[in-house]
Amino acid sequence: MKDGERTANPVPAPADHGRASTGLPIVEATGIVKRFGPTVALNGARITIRAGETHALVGRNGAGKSTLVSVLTGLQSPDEGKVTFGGSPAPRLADRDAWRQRVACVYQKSTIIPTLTVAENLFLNRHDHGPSRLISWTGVRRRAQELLSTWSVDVDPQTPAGDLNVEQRQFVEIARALSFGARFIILDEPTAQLDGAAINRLFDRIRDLQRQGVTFLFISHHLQEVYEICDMVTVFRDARHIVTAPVAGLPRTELVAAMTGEAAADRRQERPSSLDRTAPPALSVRTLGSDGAYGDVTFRVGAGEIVGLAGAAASGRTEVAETVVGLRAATTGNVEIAGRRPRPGSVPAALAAGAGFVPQDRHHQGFVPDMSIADNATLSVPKRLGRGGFLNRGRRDRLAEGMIRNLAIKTPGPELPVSGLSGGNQQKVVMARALADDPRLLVLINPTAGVDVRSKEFLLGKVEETAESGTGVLIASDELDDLRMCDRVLVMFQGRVTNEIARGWHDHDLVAAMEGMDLNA
Ligand SMILES: Nc1ncnc2c1ncn2[C@@H]1O[C@H](COP(=O)(O)OP(=O)(O)OP(=O)(O)O)[C@@H](O)[C@H]1O
Repeated sequence: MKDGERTANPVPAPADHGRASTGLPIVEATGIVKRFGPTVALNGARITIRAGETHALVGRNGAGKSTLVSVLTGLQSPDEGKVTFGGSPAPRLADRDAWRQRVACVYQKSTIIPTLTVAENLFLNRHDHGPSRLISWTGVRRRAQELLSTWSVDVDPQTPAGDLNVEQRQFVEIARALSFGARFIILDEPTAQLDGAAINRLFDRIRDLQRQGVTFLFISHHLQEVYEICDMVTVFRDARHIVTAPVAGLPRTELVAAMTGEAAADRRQERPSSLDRTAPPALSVRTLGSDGAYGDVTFRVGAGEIVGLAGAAASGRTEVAETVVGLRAATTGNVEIAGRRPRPGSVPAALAAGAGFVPQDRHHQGFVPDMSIADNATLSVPKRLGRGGFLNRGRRDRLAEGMIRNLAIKTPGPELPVSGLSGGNQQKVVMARALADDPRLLVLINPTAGVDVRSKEFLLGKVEETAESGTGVLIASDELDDLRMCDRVLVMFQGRVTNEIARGWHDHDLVAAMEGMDLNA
């Protein structure tokens, strides 16, 4: 240990007060202004979070939520305004230990080091030292075990952190935050990568911790989660505070209206099907199988039809969709796109056969962040840009400008790098690319993950339009809102298609089928 570094904190015991809010602000931010060059990310924004509550912060992409988190966690200082914890001014930015004792944020992207064990991650930089000033690994392990059991986290401290699943990783990060003394935890889209059962476990854990006196700020684009787990909600729009209200007293339509600034449109399941039975199918999948992932998968997507492929995280739905577009190869069976059999495992072959796709992880597979919108959106259509492999810039920009208009991408122009766009607009670029070559088959994997309520409506509306023009659509997702407009939904469970559900389903039926419950029992 370097001189001056702290030794390990004792594990603070959970407070023994009730679940209800004590009414005192655990954190308060007022008059917060934060500018990034010409962008005003927060414009006089405020939030008050009282001890014991689970407080939701919602708003469209770019509303200023992440910027507020960085101000509340001391990663950035506001240009104006003030943050207090329990009535006292926030620590200096450099005093990281003081911040850690007040607040922690569990991000979507892990902050733990995969090559170290859980114990090492928990007590990194604050090891026990014996008289010889050597690290006492037994001590570290013991303290880690103590900490994990204090907060009922069922993980072996000796496990390499890289082996943890998302759910375990989040629990470990929460325990680490608590071990520094923080009783206020920010969860930034914690359910984004979890399936239904894991979300329920996370919510149970949040409720337990609430009872033990922990206060949460919960950021999510899933409004049903806000209604399920939160007592208070604050809405930000265009860098400003719009409303703070008890969740129970705020109808969903009013919440959406506060987020969007307009009355909410209802997405219904009543769209007439645009399936064209006279045209050849857009996709035929026959006895597709891949060791360990899925097996015996057979289905068709007709021209103009929208078919959902639903299922929990390990159901195989994503893998099947990825096989269709050539991101992986099956071990048995075959895939036919618009009557052609592309070479298995080849994305270019699938695209050439007439597929367009929106991949699961837009950050890794969807776009090249530092490349311009124009280059990203036209990446899959070089043949339309110029002859002999030469890119015609004028044509590229015209094509890209058409896409920017068509998908209402908010940007100053096609030259902006995609990394400069908000989540919803980044996803529109990915969609623009998927549609660039007028595909016969459009495959979408979790197309609205991390996308705000209005961009979601817009993207799903585009999918409907695309189907109406005769394109077959396959949507692999566990988001009910993505699946509502499907003509039918195939449900996968443990690698097999177990149900086919026609349009007009009730949420609980689809959820039950995804959890593997027999609907006919
Ligand atoms: N480091 C930065 N540099 C420049 N602009 C930024 C920076 N961070 C945020 N912004 C801009 O500030 C505004 C608010 O962004 P912020 O990330 O806080 O929104 P958000 O509500 O968290 O959105 P999302 O739901 O997409 O995560 C956006 O216009 C964003 O582009």
